Amino acid sequence: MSQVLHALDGWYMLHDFRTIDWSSWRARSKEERQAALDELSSLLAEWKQIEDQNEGSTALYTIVGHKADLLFLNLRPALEDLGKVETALNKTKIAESMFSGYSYLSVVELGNYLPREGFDPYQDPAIRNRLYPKLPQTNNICFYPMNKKREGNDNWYSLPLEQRRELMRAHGLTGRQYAGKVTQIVSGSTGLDDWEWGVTLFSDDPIQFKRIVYEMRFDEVSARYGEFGEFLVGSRLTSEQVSPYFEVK
Ligand code: VOV
Repeated sequence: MSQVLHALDGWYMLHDFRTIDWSSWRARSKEERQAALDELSSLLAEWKQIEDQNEGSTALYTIVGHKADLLFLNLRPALEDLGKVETALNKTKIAESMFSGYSYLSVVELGNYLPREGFDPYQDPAIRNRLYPKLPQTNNICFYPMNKKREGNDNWYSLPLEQRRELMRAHGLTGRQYAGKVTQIVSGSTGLDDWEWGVTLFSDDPIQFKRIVYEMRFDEVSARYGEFGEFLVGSRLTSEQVSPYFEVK
């Protein structure tokens, strides 16, 4: 039996982190700033329309700490669509007062650890909702990339499928304890970006990010096989909050 189990792949996902050049923004005239904000607001409205037509999803977040100021989180059916979204943002007037800080490209994925014969998971509405999700409207977001280790005796990819399945089952049980507190979008990025997965967590209470990540460190799959990149955490910025956020004296 093959040890390779391909995940179910959904929408492409781009975490597009930006840093604002506040001195350049402040140096622009009031009229120019207003025109830039109006243009951004039209772009966000356009993206909202795409979301309403179930052809993608977009949300904007402010990020706390030096790593970035904003996160434009975009999901689209094709890689080219994501490229267009990124270019459209780059061409806006407001982008002239932003630096591109960090980005992460991945595909929403669902592990297919228990495939059922004669059942096409891509036709299952519950599975489709998770592969092509509308971004949750929670207040807070936490993003980090991760790998499964490939070192000496701790090589995830050398483990028999049965053992990987069991370790993921235990992971799922820990995750389920956070039902109603944290939701996750796990996106695969092997061959697409520098790590193997992007983990995006959503919650109305950021302390839940600390709790779930800490608790999962005790699960063998994380304790023994998990390797983690940088964490970026922030809060949702609704379209009404965009103008006040950019206000300068
Ligand atoms: C918020 C809770 C939560 C829940 C309920 C949950 C459940 C599940 C299930 C049931 C499954 C397997 C099938 C599938 O659905 O994909 C997964 C899969 C996965 N997870 Fe998870 N996970 C959560 C949360 C959750 C967190 C917080 C992390 C980061 C781990 C940590 O230590 O920081 C994570 C990672 C992953 C990854 C990288 C994968 C894919 C691994 C692979 O080898 O395929 N995940 N996950």
